[in-house]
Amino acid sequence: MSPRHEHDGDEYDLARPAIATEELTKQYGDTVAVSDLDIAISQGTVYGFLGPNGAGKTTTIEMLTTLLSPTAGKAHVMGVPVTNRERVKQHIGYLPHEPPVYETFTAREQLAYAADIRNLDVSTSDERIDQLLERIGLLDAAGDRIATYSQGMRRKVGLVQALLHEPDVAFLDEPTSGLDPRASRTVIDLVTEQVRQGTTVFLSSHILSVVEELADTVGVLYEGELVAEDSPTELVDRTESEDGQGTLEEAFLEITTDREHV
Ligand SMILES: Nc1ncnc2c1ncn2[C@@H]1O[C@H](COP(=O)(O)OP(=O)(O)OP(=O)(O)O)[C@@H](O)[C@H]1O
Repeated sequence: MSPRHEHDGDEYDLARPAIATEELTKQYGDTVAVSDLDIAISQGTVYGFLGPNGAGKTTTIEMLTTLLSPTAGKAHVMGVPVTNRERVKQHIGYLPHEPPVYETFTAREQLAYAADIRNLDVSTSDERIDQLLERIGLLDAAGDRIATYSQGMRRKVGLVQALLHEPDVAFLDEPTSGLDPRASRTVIDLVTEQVRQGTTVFLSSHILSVVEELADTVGVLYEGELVAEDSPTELVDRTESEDGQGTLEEAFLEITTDREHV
């Protein structure tokens, strides 16, 4: 029998994918934003989701996080269909493009509020909030109002909010955008640590060096279709490079340029 994972009463077979979609499709009027998407992401791995602007990444994430209803097809997160919003929400954390924070709250108030919504135990969550704030270099500013924060500081609060409850699956949209190199490194290390502890990460980013470092598998979306999916190494190896030292950026450019000429 394969091992099982338990979370808020949902028992889950560890051999099953954390995220699985079948012909997942979203149409806005005549625009097909996501078309027949089939993905299966193993638990405890990082899936790098790439694509040019307008490829359909945010639409996909919003369907997987239950914020948007698919037009057709199916999607499951930790075995729960995305049509079951309340149960999916128990398994996930989400850092969207614009982190949902209250300007008038301090970071500590915002995170305590997020912990309360999640019904986390106050004493353990206060401790975890402080640990994460320290880790991410925000402890000194934790008592200041978010209205006074820079974009990078808001991103950090959003990231802590997404990881606070140790979700089974974390959807991270540009977790390092706007962060200085040291802060980016801290975020990469924090994400790596969460994955080691079993979290599955769905990572969408245009910062390809970060994706290359973190992702076990990379999927490239182009005009709503998954046009490539492989490990970063395999994708890079496929790219012709004169010096034989390809990068994920080169691979991405080649994959998406090829498409423009099809
Ligand atoms: N609410 C909406 N109504 C109509 N069309 C939309 C809506 N949201 C997105 N679209 C369209 O769906 C397509 C996919 O958009 P989406 O935001 O998912 O792309 P993306 O890959 O996240 O882009 P980016 O990298 O720029 O954030 C685009 O053609 C976009 O114009």
